[in-house]
Amino acid sequence: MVKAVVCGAAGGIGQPLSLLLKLNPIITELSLYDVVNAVGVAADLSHIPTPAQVTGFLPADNGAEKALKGADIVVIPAGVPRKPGMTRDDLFVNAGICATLAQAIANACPKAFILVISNPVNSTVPVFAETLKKAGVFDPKKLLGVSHLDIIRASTFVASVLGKPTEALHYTIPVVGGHSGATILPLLSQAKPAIPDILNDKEKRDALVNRIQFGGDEVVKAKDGAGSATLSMAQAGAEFANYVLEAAFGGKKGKVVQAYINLGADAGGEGIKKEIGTDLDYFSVNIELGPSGIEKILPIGQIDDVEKGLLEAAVKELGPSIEKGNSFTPAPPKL
Ligand SMILES: NC(=O)C1=CN([C@@H]2O[C@H](COP(=O)(O)OP(=O)(O)OC[C@H]3O[C@@H](n4cnc5c(N)ncnc54)[C@H](O)[C@@H]3O)[C@@H](O)[C@H]2O)C=CC1
Ligand SMILES: O=C([O-])CC(=O)C(=O)O
Repeated sequence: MVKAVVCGAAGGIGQPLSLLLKLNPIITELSLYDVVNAVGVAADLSHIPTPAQVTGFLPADNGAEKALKGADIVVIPAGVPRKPGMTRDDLFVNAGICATLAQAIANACPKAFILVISNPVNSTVPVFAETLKKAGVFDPKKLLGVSHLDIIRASTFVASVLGKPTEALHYTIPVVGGHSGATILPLLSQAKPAIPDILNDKEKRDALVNRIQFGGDEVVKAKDGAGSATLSMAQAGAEFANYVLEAAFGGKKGKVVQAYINLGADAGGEGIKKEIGTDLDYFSVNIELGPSGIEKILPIGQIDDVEKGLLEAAVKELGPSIEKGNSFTPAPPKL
């Protein structure tokens, strides 16, 4: 029996993500939580003949904790998206929602895998960690900031530049760092198969890096006030959740992905910090998934001079975002 919960399930990402999780045969129970319409979305999905039993919950009568009770995995796309002209940092208003949900998780399912989609991921993951630490239930191996959309974008964009089919992750390109602009560091020199035609063409390479770093802005602009990426994010979130589920409950070994994680001493991230030459406590890095979440944190490996420059820029921009999340204090509840 595997229980998954989506928090923010009635939103632009939440609905298609919930659909994709409903289609995942590993999941036997799917709870949908939102401040609006979660019951309706659940009723709709419940007519699809797959194993997951779907139930919707609203905030009344402690609905969040009821939804979360006994969850094995919680996926969180709750909170406002960007409009044109905004940076992800402008979405720090979502910190309060994240702290509230983290507290509910601490109360109802402290051992669940927590997949954070809500932006700004560079800050909301620290907000989750700090709230879970205060509640005494923080397990760095189970808290995963979802940067997987950057990975699927990198693969798709490389294939399209090279005129190759954009079939499922044909190009494997690790993307490390964070999840916004210059903090997104695609390691094109590590692409598999290798892409010498791009690496040896500065103009092509710069354009490609820029498109991967600002892929989110491309969608925000095209939607013109109607939000940001939802469908591609739902696909990325469901695929990433499936990797976690297969490693935890499907006996799948050795899956390596990137996710934005805590690198504190308890997480075993000291080696990476030395490799990057920084004391940042969060970074998106290569991880091997296993039954308890992050089985191993793997080295970033060899990068070229262009990537060394991008790494420096990423580290510089990430620091203040992490600090902002670390020092967030939720407003006291209204009496
Ligand atoms: N990590 C990533 O790569 C990406 C992250 N995002 C982020 O995901 C978030 C959601 O985006 P969309 O689905 O487009 O927004 P949306 O506005 O369509 O949906 C958000 C949902 O969250 C719900 N919500 C608000 N407060 C809540 C609470 N306290 N508890 C539970 N649910 C609550 C809303 O009712 C709404 O249904 C945004 O912050 C966006 O920036 C978006 C794309 C990619
Ligand atoms: O750009 C945004 O605001 C949403 C997002 O994180 C992405 O699409 O990568």
